[in-house]
Amino acid sequence: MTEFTDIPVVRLGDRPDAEIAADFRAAYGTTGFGYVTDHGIDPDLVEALFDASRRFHALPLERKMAVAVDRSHRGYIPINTSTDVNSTLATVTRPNQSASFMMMREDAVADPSEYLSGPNRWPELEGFREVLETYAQAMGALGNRLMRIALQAVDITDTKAMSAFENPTIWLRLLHYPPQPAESPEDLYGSAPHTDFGCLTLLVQDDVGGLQVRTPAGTWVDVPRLPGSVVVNVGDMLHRMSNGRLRSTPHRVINRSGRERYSCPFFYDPHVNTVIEPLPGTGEPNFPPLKFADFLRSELEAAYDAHKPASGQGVSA
Ligand SMILES: O=C(O)CCC(=O)C(=O)O
Ligand SMILES: [Fe+2]
Repeated sequence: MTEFTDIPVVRLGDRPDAEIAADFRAAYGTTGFGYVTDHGIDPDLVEALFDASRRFHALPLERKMAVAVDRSHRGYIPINTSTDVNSTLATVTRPNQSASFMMMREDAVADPSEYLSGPNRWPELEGFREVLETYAQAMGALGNRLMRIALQAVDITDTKAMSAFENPTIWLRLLHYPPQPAESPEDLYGSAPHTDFGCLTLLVQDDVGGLQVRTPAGTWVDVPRLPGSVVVNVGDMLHRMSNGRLRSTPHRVINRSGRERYSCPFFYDPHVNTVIEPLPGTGEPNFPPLKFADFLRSELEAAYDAHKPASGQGVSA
């Protein structure tokens, strides 16, 4: 497999789609990670999002626990409550050293026929909900544009595939990584080595550093903040849909900077009832069909205390 040395940059702007798709193919067929620039997201909105995240994480624990994550995966996920035991990339025994707030699609009520549907769990924090909703709206539009480009990058012109994104699964996660002691065990991670399980991840991060991606040869390469850019990577479902042509690259976070680290990934995924399979036109299928909801359930139940079948922990009314 091709080795990579640098993290590529894909510029959007108003360039023709075909040109962008060619750059996308070059970046995501090899590295699977890239910086997307000229994407049109207002830098003040990104700043407001980080401000909202810092204000939320600074709240007393009981105010955060008042919106503890529920079975629909919305709310506060405290530190030491998720462990990537399904990881095939490392033997992971210690929980991730991060806390986060998770927002998903705002559904008025939970629909039992739709895994993970439900309303968000909003903290009492002035302006918080408005900023997150505005940001999620903007990133949803960017995710949709990038998804179309991704399909074009693997020569899929049939627009049917985009119907799975008419009512997408979106996740906006406000992550806080406390500094890890310099002498902490080697297998203690802010985020253990993993691949993302959906289609596209669009991440903004502060300048603390700590995100790394794994090259095909197995070395870890830093992905520092490139001001004004969004780090975009391909997840396991887009890897499958592209029949393996777009890469879902392992990554991890280790925060030994001595500083607090904040990052905000936005995950842009198909509707949970979508059957994921290599799209027509991508050749002899290398993957069997898989219902996204089934895959998500097994991933969440394995990794998160709040989703363990018998625990009932964090269940809201
Ligand atoms: O915090 C980061 O930079 C990466 C987070 C991440 O990989 C994830 O949430 O899937
Ligand atoms: Fe990730």
